[in-house]
Amino acid sequence: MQAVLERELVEQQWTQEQQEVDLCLDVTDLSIFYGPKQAVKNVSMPIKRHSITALIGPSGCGKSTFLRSINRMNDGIKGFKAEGNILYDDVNLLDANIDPVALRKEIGMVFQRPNPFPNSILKNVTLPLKEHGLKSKAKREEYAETYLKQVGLWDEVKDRLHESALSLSGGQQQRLCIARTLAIQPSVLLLDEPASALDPIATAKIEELLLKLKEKYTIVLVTHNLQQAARVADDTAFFYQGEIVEFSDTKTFFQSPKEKRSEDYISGRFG
Ligand SMILES: Nc1ncnc2c1ncn2[C@@H]1O[C@H](COP(=O)(O)OP(=O)(O)OP(=O)(O)O)[C@@H](O)[C@H]1O
Repeated sequence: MQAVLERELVEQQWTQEQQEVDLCLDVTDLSIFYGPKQAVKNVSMPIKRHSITALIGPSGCGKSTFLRSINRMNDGIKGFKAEGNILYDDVNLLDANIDPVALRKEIGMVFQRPNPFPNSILKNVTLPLKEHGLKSKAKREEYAETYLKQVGLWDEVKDRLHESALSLSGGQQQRLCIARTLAIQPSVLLLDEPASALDPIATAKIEELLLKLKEKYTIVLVTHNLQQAARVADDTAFFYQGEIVEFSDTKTFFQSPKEKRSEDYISGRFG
């Protein structure tokens, strides 16, 4: 009897703790298929608001597929099918009536290779503002300055705003792409290996930026760089063959993983 009561108490406390966590995205039972191939298998993941969640795991384990399903970037792929729930403010983002264009304003994405528009540095940030209905040019330029400052690029580019964005270094281009994404005022940022094409100094700047941005945004980050996950993420999810092997706070994951496969992956024994 005593044991039953104790177990009930523990369960109650656990439920209370779960309820107290402020979730931005609550993924439950997500399965994703490309035709007959199942790339993501019954994945559940609570993604906390104003936190960085890192998705790690060997190549082909489903990290990008999972990430891209959050803002419905995979929708156009032939044979693609997603089942389960991705709750965002109690709305299932997988519902057929969700408008993917409106969704992508709320949940922005930055890709592996910096891909600025072949326009001026300034226009890379003012164009999305214009597309989203900001009519005043002066206001657009004012906002552009704010976003360029947010990504720590303003001082580096303020005297060359009308030069081509392609004249910037890779790291600067990637921070410009982040500024461009911020300009559409999302709440969530999805980043698919944003620093994998950058040198260590540019990578450090991106990591510093992510730590600053999480005060305002919720960040989900795919990375192959385990040290990067350990440095910046609050929570870490380890994917393997479409499943989540382990999800926990980053410190616990790297210092005392519960699963043998996590331990092997962290210590470089596979993947
Ligand atoms: N467009 C597609 N059509 C068919 N299969 C796909 C498609 N994109 C991905 N896949 C398959 O889905 C599985 C998961 O791929 P995904 O790109 O999500 O893995 P990943 O963990 O992000 O890999 P990487 O680290 O190499 O980017 C893989 O087996 C891959 O071959």
